[in-house]
Amino acid sequence: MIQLEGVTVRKGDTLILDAISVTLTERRIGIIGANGSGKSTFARLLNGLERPTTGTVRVDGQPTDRKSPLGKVGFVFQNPDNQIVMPLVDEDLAFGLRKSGLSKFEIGARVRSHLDRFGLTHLSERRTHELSGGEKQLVALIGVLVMEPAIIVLDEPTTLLDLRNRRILVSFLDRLDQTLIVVSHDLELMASMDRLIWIDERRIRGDGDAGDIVRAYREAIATEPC
Ligand SMILES: Nc1ncnc2c1ncn2[C@@H]1O[C@H](COP(=O)(O)OP(=O)(O)OP(=O)(O)O)[C@@H](O)[C@H]1O
Repeated sequence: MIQLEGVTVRKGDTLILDAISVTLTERRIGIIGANGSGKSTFARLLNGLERPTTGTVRVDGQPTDRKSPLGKVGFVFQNPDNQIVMPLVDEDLAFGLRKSGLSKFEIGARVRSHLDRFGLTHLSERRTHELSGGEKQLVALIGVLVMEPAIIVLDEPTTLLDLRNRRILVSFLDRLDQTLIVVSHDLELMASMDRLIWIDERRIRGDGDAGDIVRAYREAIATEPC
């Protein structure tokens, strides 16, 4: 469970999130909203990448200003190039586990089992810089999965993908057991979530059934002056 209480984020004189209080317990939660509304900042609060200026963020009861909850929450960046650091796919997937206490053999086995599970074994010896955008996005996601976090936050996971790779990624997400928190402008994906939160101008404007929130969001955009 993730709880935000009275969370405000301010950078200098700019207020980025204003008095956000919300408890997240559903398995698949979407976050929508206009460009610059504060979605990525909200997502980054959930694993401690961003600290609240005021208020608290707790993961399973523990504030994210302590070290331990961070391992519980994996974060998949919008741009996989920000996440992929090693020249070969299998080396990259092993990279995050090097301080896990697992042996080299155990790390290799874990990486292979995650690649097998998602039918991506053929990528294991590929050079990461030669992968397509979609392949990179999947490798970045597997790089988080091998760490076995209980919660995964994905920031715009389908933005760089063509329709086929989008379908692959969505079916990939469907097969995950973890709690997922997905920031996206992809309203079809968002409508399939268990709960949807709409962030507008730094505050939560809508929160509830995904279909209802997508409809309200579409209506608001259709009637706003350009
Ligand atoms: N370090 C910073 N200093 C000043 N303003 C910032 C800083 N970081 C973010 N912002 C501003 O805060 C606002 C919210 O940013 P955020 O990235 O959370 O938006 P977003 O909803 O994810 O947008 P998008 O859909 O475009 O990715 C934006 O106006 C952004 O310019």
